[in-house]
Amino acid sequence: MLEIRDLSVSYGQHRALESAALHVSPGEIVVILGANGAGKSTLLKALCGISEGRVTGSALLDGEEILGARPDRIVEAGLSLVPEGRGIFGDLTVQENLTLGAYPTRARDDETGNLDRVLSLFPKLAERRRQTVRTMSGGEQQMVAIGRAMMSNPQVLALDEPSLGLSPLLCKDLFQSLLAVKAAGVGVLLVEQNAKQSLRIADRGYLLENGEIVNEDKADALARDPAVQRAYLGAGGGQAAPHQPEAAPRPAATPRRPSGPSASEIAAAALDRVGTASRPPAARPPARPAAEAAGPPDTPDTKPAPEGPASRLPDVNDLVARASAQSSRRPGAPARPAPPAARRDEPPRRVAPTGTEPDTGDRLQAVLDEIEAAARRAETYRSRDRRR
Ligand SMILES: Nc1ncnc2c1ncn2[C@@H]1O[C@H](COP(=O)(O)OP(=O)(O)OP(=O)(O)O)[C@@H](O)[C@H]1O
Repeated sequence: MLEIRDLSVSYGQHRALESAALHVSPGEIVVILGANGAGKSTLLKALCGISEGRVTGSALLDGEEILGARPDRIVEAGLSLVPEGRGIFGDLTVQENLTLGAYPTRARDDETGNLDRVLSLFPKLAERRRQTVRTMSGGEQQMVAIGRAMMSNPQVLALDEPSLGLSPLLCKDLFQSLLAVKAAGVGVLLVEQNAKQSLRIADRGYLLENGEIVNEDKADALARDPAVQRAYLGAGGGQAAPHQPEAAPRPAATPRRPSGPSASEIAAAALDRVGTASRPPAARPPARPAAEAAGPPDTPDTKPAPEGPASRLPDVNDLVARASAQSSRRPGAPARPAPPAARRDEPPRRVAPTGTEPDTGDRLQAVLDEIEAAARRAETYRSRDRRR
């Protein structure tokens, strides 16, 4: 059971979430509906330990306080997030992506059992186990993202706008797969703008407006509520396609950097951080080169794999190393050796999804060179202004 009480989040002076209270029981689908900027992602991020704002309140997962804990501790406690944009590794296969989800300690003891469970929950993934993820449709990729989160054996699965960018048909598949998750006894906390379909599968829902929960009810009651129909389901009583209601006027969000360090100080601090980030890790036994570790070329293979799911499980540490190598490779650039694989008993290292995070020293250095140049230009303008 997840019990959130008095959860507030501020970004500077801007209060994005105000004393939110909600709960999710095992095997229950709870949807949070709200317009753009209502605070839905803010709530999920705070819960999962990745908020950029100041977070106060309480979130108990089976009695354990998780608010303010590190994201990996929160996953260990049993809350797994499928982030907006999925965050999967396009160049890895379905099974490799799933295996990466078994990295948390709570899942390692039964990696094979979890994989069996996920593949039986999502038979489509079982058929596509060897397919490279980037060759799959958006809906299939979303299913991989959900499957991967399920590999950590969560008690509660949180999803941030999973239907974003999916066709109506794929949305239907996606929501069906959430029913499968529910049937497995997992609580689902779903942030959605697709009110029509999410209310169809949900047990209960909360309406979030301008950072405050303004209504809570059973999903069917919400779907019948005229105000909800007007705001979220179209004026025709739920027959029209869902639309985004206008957010009520709100105080302007505090600019992210209203004052503080100068541009050159920021650039210097950033360069300092890169020095740390790009420092090579302590010597470990060398991993196989990425090209060799990648195995056969990335050709889609939609045939069912002949062997059972339990056999030939890739090693999760190898995968983490390969995923890191992939995420730091420029598109089209030759494969480089993967960083050394972590040992099982080492704490998990951070892995960046493909194309989302430039974590190689040279790419960061190029960006930071630009920042430095911009800082120098800013200084020139400032001293010109001062002279005037
Ligand atoms: N890192 C941040 N710094 C400052 N303000 C932020 C930050 N993240 C979100 N906000 C502000 O907090 C408010 C809530 O944003 P949030 O992303 O939670 O909305 P949302 O309901 O998820 O919207 P959407 O459906 O468009 O994703 C917005 O006014 C947004 O501008």
